Amino acid sequence: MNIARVIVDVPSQNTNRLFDYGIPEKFVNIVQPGMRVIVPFGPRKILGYVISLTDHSEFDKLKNIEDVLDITPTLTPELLQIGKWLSKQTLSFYVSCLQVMLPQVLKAKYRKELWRLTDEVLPEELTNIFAGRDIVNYQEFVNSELSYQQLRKYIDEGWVDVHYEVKSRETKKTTTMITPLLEPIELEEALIDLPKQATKQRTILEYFIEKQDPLPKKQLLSILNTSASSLKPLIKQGNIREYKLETMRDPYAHRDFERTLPFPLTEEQQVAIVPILHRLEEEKHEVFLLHGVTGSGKTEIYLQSIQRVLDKDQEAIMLVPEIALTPQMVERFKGRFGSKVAVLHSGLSAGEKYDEWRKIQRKEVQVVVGARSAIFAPFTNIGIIIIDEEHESSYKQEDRTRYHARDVAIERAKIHECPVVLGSATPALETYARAAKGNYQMLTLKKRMNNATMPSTELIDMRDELHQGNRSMFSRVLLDKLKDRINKGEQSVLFLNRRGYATFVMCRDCGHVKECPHCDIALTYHRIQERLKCHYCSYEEPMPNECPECESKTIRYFGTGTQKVEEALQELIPEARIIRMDVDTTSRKGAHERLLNDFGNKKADVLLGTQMIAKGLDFGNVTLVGVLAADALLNLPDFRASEKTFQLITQVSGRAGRQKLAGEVIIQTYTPDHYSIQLASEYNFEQFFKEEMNLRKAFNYPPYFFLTLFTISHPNQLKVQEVTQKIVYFMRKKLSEEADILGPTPSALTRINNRYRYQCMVKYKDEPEQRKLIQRILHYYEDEMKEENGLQITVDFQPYQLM
Ligand SMILES: Nc1ncnc2c1ncn2[C@@H]1O[C@H](COP(=O)(O)OP(=O)(O)OP(=O)(O)O)[C@@H](O)[C@H]1O
Ligand SMILES: [Zn+2]
Ligand SMILES: [Zn+2]
Repeated sequence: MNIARVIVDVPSQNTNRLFDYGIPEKFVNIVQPGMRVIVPFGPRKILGYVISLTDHSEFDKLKNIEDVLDITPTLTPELLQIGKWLSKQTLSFYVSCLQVMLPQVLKAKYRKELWRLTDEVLPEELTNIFAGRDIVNYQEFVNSELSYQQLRKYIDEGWVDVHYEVKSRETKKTTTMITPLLEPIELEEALIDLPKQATKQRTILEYFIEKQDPLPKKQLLSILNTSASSLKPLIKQGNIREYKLETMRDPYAHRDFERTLPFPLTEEQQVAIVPILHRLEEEKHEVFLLHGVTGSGKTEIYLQSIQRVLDKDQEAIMLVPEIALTPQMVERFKGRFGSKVAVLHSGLSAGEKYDEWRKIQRKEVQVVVGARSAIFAPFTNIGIIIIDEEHESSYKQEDRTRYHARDVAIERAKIHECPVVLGSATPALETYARAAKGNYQMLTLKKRMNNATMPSTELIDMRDELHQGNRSMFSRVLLDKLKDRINKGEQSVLFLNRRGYATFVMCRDCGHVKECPHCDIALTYHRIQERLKCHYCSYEEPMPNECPECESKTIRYFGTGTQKVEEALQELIPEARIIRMDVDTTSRKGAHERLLNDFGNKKADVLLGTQMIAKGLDFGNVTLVGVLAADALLNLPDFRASEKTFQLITQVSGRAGRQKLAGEVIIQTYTPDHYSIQLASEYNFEQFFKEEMNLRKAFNYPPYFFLTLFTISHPNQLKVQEVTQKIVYFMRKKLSEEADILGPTPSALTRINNRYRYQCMVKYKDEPEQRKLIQRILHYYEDEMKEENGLQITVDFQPYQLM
C-alpha cells in the first residue's frame, strides 16, 4: 500500500475526483485514510484528504505526498463514506462535504511566500524585495515593481521560488510544565554540586526534592519568586525537564452541575420508551417519531435512552436547535451525565469548539449535545441519535453544502445499526406523514407532566380593537392580564413574531392579505414599483390604495420591532420590569444566559423576545404568554407559512403553566379564523395536519411533491434573467411531463450585495435523471462561475428558505 488516493482542496468540477500520490518512505505506515496531507498539485502545494490506500495506479509517474498534517486521522472511515453520500445527495464537491464535517480550526489556510534559494548577491530588484530576509510574503512581491515575467525568469534561473505554506489555524491550548527528571536523592547530589551563589537554582532543586509532581512553569516561578533564566542551566544539566501539556478549554468549567437521577417514568412515558429500548437491545436501525405535547417529558425519555446506550459502552448524539441550546438544556444533560458530555454550539469560540470536538475524537466523552453540525461528531460506536424539535428549519444548512441534519442522522444510524428518535410537539409535515404511513414508528405523549393542563388560550381580534379605538399594539385584555400578573408576582412571556422580513401588506380594518391565485402564498410588496408580486411564479398586480375587501384605506406594510414594543409597553405599564431578548441584546457572549438567569431569578416581570424565547424554556412561575402578532409569519412568501405559524404558536404557548400554576395564552391576530391560528389555539395537531395536507396536495407541495430550488445571481440583471431562462427551458425540455417548472422569477430578496437574484423552482414526483441534468448545467457554466464576482448558481434539493 504505497499509493494514497486523495481528494484535493480545489472545489471545482474538474478536480472533484480522486488523485493518486506516492507515499514516500518516511510516511509509509503513517498515512491512513481520513488524514489531511499536503500534496503537489500543478505548480502549487495544497491540502488534501486521504480517502483510501492502494498499491497500484493507472498512472506510472506519481508525485509524492509532501507532508502529513495529522498523526491520527481527522475523519473516520464512516465519515468518509458519509462525505461521499452527502456529495451525491447535495451535488456539492466531495472536498466541501469533508470540510463541512470538521471544526473550523482544522480548515487550513494557505500562505504564499517567496523563498530565497541562494546566498549569492541577488539581482537588484530582488534585493529590494528581500531586504536582507530569506523569506518574504508573496504580497510584497505583488506590491513591488517586479513584473510576473521577471519573477518567472528569476524562478527559472534558480534565485527564488514561490512557496505555498499551509497554515493550519489549529490552536491547541498548551501549558508549559516543569517536572524533575531525577529521584530526590540524585537531586540532593546535584544540589551539592551547585555553586553557592546560584541561590535561585538551589531553591528550585530544593523544591523538587520536597515535591516530585510536575507543575506549570508559571506557578513554579511565582511560588519561588524566580525567573525562567534560572531554570535553563538545570534543564541543560538534565535535572529537570520542560514540556508542553495540552490543556482543554472547558467552557462549562466554571459551573457545577447538580447531579440528577432518572425520574420514575409515568405510564405514558413508559409506553413510549419501551420500543426505543427494545431497538437499542437488538442494535437495529429504526426511526421513531416521538410526538409529545409541550411539557410532556420528552427530554426525560431522551435522557433515559441515552443512559441505556452508555451502559452498553456506546455513544450518543443529541441534537437541539441552536436557539434552544440554552443553559437550561445543557444543565439537564450535564446534570445527568456529568463530564461524559461535550457541548457544541455557536456561542463557543473556534478554539473551544475544537476542544469539545477533540474530546469526542479522543473518546473522552460519550455524549455530544449540540446544534446542527454536531451530527458529524467523530464517534465510532454510535448507539442512538436523537433530534429534539425535529421540525426546526435550523437543522437545514443554508449555504455551500445544503444538508439536512435529519437526513444525515438517518444515514449514519443505518451504518451504525442504531435507532433515531425525532422528537417534537409539532413535527414537520413531512415527518408526520412518514410516521402516519408507517415508515417511522410513532410514539405519542398526550399528557403534560405533573397533571398540568395545557394553558387556556384566547384569540383576540385586533380588528375589533381598532374599531373600538385602541390603536396600540396591545389589546386591552392582554394589558389587563399583564398588570394582574405583576400584582400577583407571577411572570409573563411576550412573543413578537418577527423572523426574516415583513414583506406583505395587510388591511388593518379587515385583516385582508393579498395572495397569489396560483401558489397560495402571500404576495410580496415591492416598494419601488409599488407592485405586489408572487415570487414563486412571477404573477403580479399593482399595489391597491384601498382594501379590495372592505374599501378601507388602512391597507399598509406590516411590521414592528421589539424595541418599539418595549418602549410602548413601558409607557403603558411604567412599573413593569422588562427583559428584552433579541439579536441586539444577546449579541455579547454570555448575554443570552445572563438574561435568562435574571428572568429565572425573578428579576423581571416580563420577558419580551423573538423566536429565541419560543423554545425549551422551563420556568414554573410563567403563567401568561402573549403572542403579539400571530399574522407576521403567516404571510411570509413561503408555502410553509401556515405550518410555521402553527408550530410557533404551539411552542410559545407551551412556555406557560408548566408546573403548579395554571397558564393562560393570549394570541393577538387580524385573522382569528385562519385554520392554523384556530387549531394551534386548540392544540389540535391532527386536524391541522389534515387541513394542511389537503392544501399541499392541491398546490403540489411537499410532502406530495419534491422541490428543487435554483437560485441564480450575478451583478448584471440581464445576465441573471438570461441564465435562469435557459435553465428553465432546459429543465422543461428534459424532465418528464409530470414535473412543474416555475420561473424565472426574481427572488423575494431581489438584490443582495449588488447582485441580482432570480430563481426557478421544480416541483416533481420522481425524476431519476434530475441530478445528472443539473450536473450538466453546472458543468456548462463552470467557467463563468469561477470568475471573481461572477455567476453563481445554487441548487437546493430540500429548500426551506425560499427567499
Ligand atoms: N417522569 C417524570 N416524573 C416527574 N417529573 C418529570 C418526569 N419527566 C419529566 N419531568 C419534568 O417535567 C417537566 C417537563 O418535561 P420536559 O421539559 O422534558 O418536557 P418536554 O416534552 O421536553 O417539553 P418541551 O417540548 O416543552 O420542551 C420538566 O421539568 C421535567 O423535569
Ligand atoms: Zn380591508
Ligand atoms: Zn404564484
